[in-house]
Amino acid sequence: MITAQNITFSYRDGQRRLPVLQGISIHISRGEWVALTGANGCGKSSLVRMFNGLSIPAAGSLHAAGLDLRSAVNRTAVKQHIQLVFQNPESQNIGSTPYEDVAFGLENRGLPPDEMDAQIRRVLQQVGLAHKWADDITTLSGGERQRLAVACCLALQAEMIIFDEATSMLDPAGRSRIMALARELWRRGTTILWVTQRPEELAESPRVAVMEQGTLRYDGDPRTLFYSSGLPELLGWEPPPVIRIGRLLQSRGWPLGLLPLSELELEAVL
Ligand SMILES: Nc1ncnc2c1ncn2[C@@H]1O[C@H](COP(=O)(O)OP(=O)(O)OP(=O)(O)O)[C@@H](O)[C@H]1O
Repeated sequence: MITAQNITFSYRDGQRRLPVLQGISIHISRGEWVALTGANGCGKSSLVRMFNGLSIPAAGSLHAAGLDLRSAVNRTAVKQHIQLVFQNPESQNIGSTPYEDVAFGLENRGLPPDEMDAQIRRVLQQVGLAHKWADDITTLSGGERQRLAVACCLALQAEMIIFDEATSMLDPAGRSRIMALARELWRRGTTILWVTQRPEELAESPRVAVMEQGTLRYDGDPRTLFYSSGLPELLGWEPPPVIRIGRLLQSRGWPLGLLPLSELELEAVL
């Protein structure tokens, strides 16, 4: 789905170049769930914006959904396949009602009006916003706006959705709801790139990529990350409680068949 090889990227400030990404290589296959993490300002958003054509690597090669993103035409085309849900819900809704917002993305698809109408209603239903279809968009809560952004991705039948800290401004209930929607889409085959700062979300992901100052520091499974990479200590993370207990048991020489990542796994080893 994504193949990035040795990509670099800088912002410009007048004559000054601000290097942000240095030699990042990553491959994400179709159908994967990958969590991407790293400290504020390490370059996560700069990287994922490239994946749906919003910016261009200064060097290296980048293919997404089979398209070479060095081409401007492909950077436009890739948005039909890969969608981004941003951190700030207010920055991504463009219609004045939820119905209009979803319709906007479908406008260039050339669908007959009744088919388009059915599709809009279906995706609003799917994210639990059918009853708010005609509401003034500014009256929606942050969580509802994020669900609306997911509805837009669903309408476009995106093959991959990148959630760029999409739940960081939501309350726990809103966060769970977006996570549940993302998991459901993943189960049905959508590739998910889940950008997060929350260690418990890393523990629940099959694969975790960790960035540090514009480089990819770790790319692998969460068990190795939390129990033997030494990175959480190095980066000053507070591991989730289950992992703290698992590490304590490990350090006391408990014979753990499985290093637990979840409450269920912890229960199984005790
Ligand atoms: N448009 C811009 N112009 C100049 N510098 C920028 C721009 N956008 C981001 N930066 C800088 O690039 C670096 C990487 O930013 P980026 O937003 O990619 O990091 P991030 O890991 O997503 O951070 P966060 O977790 O805070 O969202 C930061 O130092 C940031 O200040």
